[in-house]
Amino acid sequence: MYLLLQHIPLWFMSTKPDRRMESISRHSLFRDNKLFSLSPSLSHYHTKPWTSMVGVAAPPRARPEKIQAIDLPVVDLSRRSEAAGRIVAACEKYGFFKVVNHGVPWELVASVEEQGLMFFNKPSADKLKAGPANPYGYGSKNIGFNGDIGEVEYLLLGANPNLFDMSQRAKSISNHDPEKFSWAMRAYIAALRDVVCEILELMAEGLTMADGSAFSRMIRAADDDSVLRLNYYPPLSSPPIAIGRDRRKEAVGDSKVGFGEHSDPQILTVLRSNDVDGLQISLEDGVWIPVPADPIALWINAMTNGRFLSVRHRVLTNPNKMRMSVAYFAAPPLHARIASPPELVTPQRPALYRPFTWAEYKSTAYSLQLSDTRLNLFRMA
Ligand SMILES: C=C1C[C@]23C[C@@]1(O)CC[C@H]2[C@@]12CC[C@H](O)[C@@](C)(C(=O)O1)[C@H]2[C@@H]3C(=O)O
Ligand SMILES: O=C(O)CCC(=O)C(=O)O
Ligand SMILES: [Fe+2]
Repeated sequence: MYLLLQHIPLWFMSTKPDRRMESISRHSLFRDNKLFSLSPSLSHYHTKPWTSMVGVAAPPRARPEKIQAIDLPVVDLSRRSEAAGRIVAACEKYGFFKVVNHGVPWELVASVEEQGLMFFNKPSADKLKAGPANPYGYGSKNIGFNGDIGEVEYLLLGANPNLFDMSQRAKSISNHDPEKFSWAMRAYIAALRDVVCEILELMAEGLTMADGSAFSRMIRAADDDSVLRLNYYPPLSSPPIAIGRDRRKEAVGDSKVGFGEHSDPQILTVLRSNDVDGLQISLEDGVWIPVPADPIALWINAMTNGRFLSVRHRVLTNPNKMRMSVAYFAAPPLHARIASPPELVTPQRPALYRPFTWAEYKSTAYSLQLSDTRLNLFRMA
């Protein structure tokens, strides 16, 4: 299993400029670094077409795109003495890493996969009974509320049992055995929350923070706003269609874009998939790094006040095989105040972003498109 700890631009703001800010792409006039990503979270780009900003037509040229294979960092949670240092190093370099020996029982992982597949294999009319995703429920092709489209079906579920009634929701998801569905999801969420908190505590340790539970406490709060997402990418049923310059739905080689380029807004994302590739991260504009599928690992992506990178990612569909992923997005309570930890703010490295609440940041994220940047909107003058 891979833990994909995605970025939550919450806590650490660093003054280190994001490499991506230095390049101006066809689609983005500027990009900012993630505030707080610890791991391979996604970065934020400002992606309004430059034509809309300068009022002239862009020359019709293809977006240069390179695929580059690299060895991504691996953190072995059973080797505690080195885990904190490895997490910080991975977050500083990539904002993304793989976690092995995470302790989530395989039976639990298999049961979530089985329940997910049972749902996605149902006839379309049955699946629609679990929708729309507003914000929770079943969605197909439409991602979010602002016109993003991908070759993906998904289930969005609340991960806080105090705020989301999984048993009730399961009745519209599984006509076969709703109790089995809700048990599997609840148990998996509980296990992943423990992994997330362990990683956040190791991060705090690696950053030599005085309060080692400063991050994990937000996720353990009774009113945390975490989310579980099941994504299903069907194999290609028709040849990929390149849709002009509309990057919200485009074809790449023999694949279609399942989930377009974006960064996750939460503190940390933990991602596990079946053994079908498709996930890619971007560390540099136009360069995509494939993340090899590993069903027994977890991928993590997270963020901090600019000290750690926030990884942008996307998913391409596999022409022949279906991919299914399960992402746990660890988020604080809506009222939680997000600010740089004092340890990370110095005269040499002042806070880059003004403090904000998770509610404020989340509603900004949800008012934008998938690939839009958000963090610049919170930047100090
Ligand atoms: C286009 C969007 C979909 C998204 C909300 C947003 O406006 C921008 C962030 C997107 C994202 C990415 C990570 C998670 O999958 C997600 C649930 C989230 O919290 O932010 C999705 C949102 C979504 O699919 O509704
Ligand atoms: O399906 C995947 O592998 C990644 C999905 C993702 O990025 C997301 O749900 O935010
Ligand atoms: Fe994501």
